[in-house]
Amino acid sequence: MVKTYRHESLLGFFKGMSFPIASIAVVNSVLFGVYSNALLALTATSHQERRAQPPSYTHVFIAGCTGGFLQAYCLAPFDLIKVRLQNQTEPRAKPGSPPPRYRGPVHCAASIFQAEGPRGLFRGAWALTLRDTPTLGIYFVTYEWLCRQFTPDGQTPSSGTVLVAGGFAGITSWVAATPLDVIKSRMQMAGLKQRAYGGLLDCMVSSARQEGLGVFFRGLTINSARAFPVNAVTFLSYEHLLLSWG
Ligand SMILES: C[N+](C)(C)CCCC[C@H](N)C(=O)O
Repeated sequence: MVKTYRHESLLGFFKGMSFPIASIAVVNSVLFGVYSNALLALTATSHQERRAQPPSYTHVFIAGCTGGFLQAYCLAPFDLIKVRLQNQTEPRAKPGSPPPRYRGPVHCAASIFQAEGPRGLFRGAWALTLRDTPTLGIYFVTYEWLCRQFTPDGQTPSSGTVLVAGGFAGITSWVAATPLDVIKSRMQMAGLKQRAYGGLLDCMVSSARQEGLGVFFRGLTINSARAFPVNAVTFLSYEHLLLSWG
């Protein structure tokens, strides 16, 4: 934090923010929309009926994985741009210094498109899909399980329960997702650094050889601190919107 602040001032902490904000609405509607429709198809019960007839954890897991799989493709190009911009650590342009490689998200997308073609925008998408498919299954199972622990049978969970269950669901799924998250980000950066990995497995093996197994948990603490409030609010919004619009 101190280094980022010294080097890039407060603005350094907001690097690559506009694209995630634009994408988060789309990505979360795909995730939660697919999840709840998959659950509807699997259990033939609506969201409201599910309180009286709770779905099995297997169904929750399958629906979560389906949502995770489909949202990964919407997320891939946005996530790539975020990673590329966050890794650009030059200080704010001073007169006379060379301009940064990417001037912003749109310029970043256009440069990747020009240099690497349309497929370039999906660099690391496979790793992202592998990261998100099972871990979003875990996400919804953890949320459902925690809600059921603190809610009497047949009742709607309280806002407090939803916040806590959502927060822990976020942390649990990030714990499971971090090893592949590290690999995914490295593969997304590889196109830029001309550092070619022979694929996902090669990236895993060479990262572990060079930096030890700890590399697979890099960033987990800060990510968990972020995940708790973010996912608490995400689930609270989801539950409230379904109650008021369902
Ligand atoms: C599956 N994985 C752990 C990657 C994300 C799960 C939580 C998703 C949420 N939008 C967030 O950003 O925290």
